[in-house]
Amino acid sequence: MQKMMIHYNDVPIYPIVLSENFDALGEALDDLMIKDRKVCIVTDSHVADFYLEQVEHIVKEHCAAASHFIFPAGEESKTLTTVENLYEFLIQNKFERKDMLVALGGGVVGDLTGFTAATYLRGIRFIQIPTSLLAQVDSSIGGKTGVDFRAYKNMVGAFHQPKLVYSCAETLKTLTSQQYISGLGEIIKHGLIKDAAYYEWLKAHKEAILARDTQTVIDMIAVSCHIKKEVVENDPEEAGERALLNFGHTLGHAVEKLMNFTMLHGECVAVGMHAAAWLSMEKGMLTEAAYKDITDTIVSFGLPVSVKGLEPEQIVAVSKSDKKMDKGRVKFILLDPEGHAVIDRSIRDEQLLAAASVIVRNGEQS
Ligand SMILES: NC(=O)c1ccc[n+]([C@@H]2O[C@H](COP(=O)([O-])OP(=O)(O)OC[C@H]3O[C@@H](n4cnc5c(N)ncnc54)[C@H](O)[C@@H]3O)[C@@H](O)[C@H]2O)c1
Ligand SMILES: O=C(O)C(=O)C[C@@H](O)[C@H](O)[C@H](O)COP(=O)(O)O
Ligand SMILES: [Zn+2]
Repeated sequence: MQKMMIHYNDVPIYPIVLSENFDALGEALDDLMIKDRKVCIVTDSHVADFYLEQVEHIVKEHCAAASHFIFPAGEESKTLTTVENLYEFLIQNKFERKDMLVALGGGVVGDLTGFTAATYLRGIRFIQIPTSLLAQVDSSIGGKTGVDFRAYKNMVGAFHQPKLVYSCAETLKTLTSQQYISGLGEIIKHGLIKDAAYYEWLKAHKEAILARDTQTVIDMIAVSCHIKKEVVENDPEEAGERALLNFGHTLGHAVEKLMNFTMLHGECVAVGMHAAAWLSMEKGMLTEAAYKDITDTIVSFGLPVSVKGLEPEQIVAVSKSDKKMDKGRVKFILLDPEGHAVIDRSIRDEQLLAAASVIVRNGEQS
């Protein structure tokens, strides 16, 4: 078991526990003093089948009463409607301000549960038990919570920090290959934005990573959590540096929305990272060899670098309706060079369109 602590202004805020199983969950719950409190486990229809019984059994032994709320799996559920249904459940079951929510699942469960916790009764406690690779290395850490609103990704949300992040590596074994690989999109992002040596390590350990070798996966999760932890500690509410975690997301979020969530988040981030790497090369920050290495690496991990059936103009239009605009300009994250990301506010519309054109595939081209 490994444990790291998130600090804000040198004050310890919450632990991130990386464990192979759920054996230490009870002890971690005891630290939250919930013996006389109600807990609601929020999860989705897939994760419930695998882990709800086991987790609810543990939670029940460490609080006054445990209940659960299950919603249909998938990004389509990350809406205010699901949040309203959860509010209703909490009201019907008389949840009070000192009671607690548990987000058991992937990034969708974590974002939605965190947002409900941030707003129900003006804010109650919640913890994250991330079960997807993406959630264990990225979404469970840092307190970004929210839902999609109409045509806009993550448009409604709040910063609300969990009281605990408890990752159980064993849960990754039941992830589909596509979901596991989607998580690798954010992991490659971590290397590219902050740590060139980690990026090289990922390439060198590709076979073991894809085979989900337990120790390799645990080591990888620990490094990625560490990178995310450092960024969010320095800039909890994205006043500056935290925007670097948005590498690949400016166009990636637009693709995700335009593809109606038929592509996974990490896949769209991979496509967006391709566009951003190309733009970095165009701006002279990345060599052509480095750009090619990045696209080859993304592909070698089984992730896409392009999409079919979209027009570059659509991608640009949707990315400009994202919340990351700053005085009418897109806040774009570039590599200067690989392993070091920068924020660029000078990208012109024609450059954005050229970058979007690079990721649009026509005919048989891959
Ligand atoms: N808040 C943040 O900082 C942050 C960071 C990155 C991504 N996100 C958000 O996270 C979401 C993507 O997260 P995700 O990829 O985890 O998606 P997800 O929550 O939809 O989970 C992916 C799928 O895997 C299933 N699943 C999860 N754990 C499983 C397990 N152990 N075994 C079997 N099936 C399992 C889920 O039921 C779902 O069908 C997006 O909405 C994205 O915007 C948020
Ligand atoms: O934690 C962050 O900050 C991130 O940007 C992590 C991203 O991987 C994540 O997808 C996040 O939800 C995107 O944030 P958004 O503010 O662009 O919606
Ligand atoms: Zn992301």
